[in-house]
Amino acid sequence: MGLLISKIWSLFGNEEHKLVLVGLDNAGKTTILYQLLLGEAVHTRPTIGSNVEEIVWRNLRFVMWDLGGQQSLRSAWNTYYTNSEFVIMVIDSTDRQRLAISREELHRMLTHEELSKACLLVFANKQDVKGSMTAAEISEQLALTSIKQHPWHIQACCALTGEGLHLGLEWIASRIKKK
Ligand SMILES: Nc1nc2c(ncn2[C@@H]2O[C@H](COP(=O)(O)OP(=O)(O)OP(=O)(O)O)[C@@H](O)[C@H]2O)c(=O)[nH]1
Ligand SMILES: [Mg+2]
Repeated sequence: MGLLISKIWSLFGNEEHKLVLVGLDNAGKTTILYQLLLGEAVHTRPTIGSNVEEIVWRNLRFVMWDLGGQQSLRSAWNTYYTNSEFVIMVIDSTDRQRLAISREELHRMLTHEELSKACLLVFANKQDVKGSMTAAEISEQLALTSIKQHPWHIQACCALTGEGLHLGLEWIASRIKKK
């Protein structure tokens, strides 16, 4: 009965889904959050702590937490994991040098107990920059195929124009439907 009620509830779009946006500093997390919320690229400053916004898309309600990515802030990411259904890792596709750090952070966070049921979406951001890495290249460098415990998907995007962001949300919606 409880399950039925929660299904009906979700049909009316009243169910909230918690998402956390993570990734190294300068990846474009805050730009993505506000592009999704406002439909435009805002000027950002490095996030200290977090931003949180409610994003309604189709009949889904997302509570999106955008976390600061600077090295000193990453140890606090785990304080946001409780009840997170989705982890969105944002990669700066121009930042070849630091992709190994992203890989380490990603695989470490996925071992966290509170994320054991979370799905992973990787945004390969800044695709507008010439010479940026492709989603396939990033997927390989991040060793995404080695992730067996979490459904995952990688999506190329450009947060400045919003291109690709809704395709990422489509994947998230498809995972929610499967639940
Ligand atoms: N060319 C280009 N620049 C982008 C894109 N997305 C974000 N940026 C720029 O990248 C810089 C950092 O963006 P933020 O959104 O502040 O990055 P962040 O991941 O929130 O960084 P922290 O808050 O420090 O963790 C800004 O100058 C953005 O305008 C993109 O798709 N293409
Ligand atoms: Mg930020």
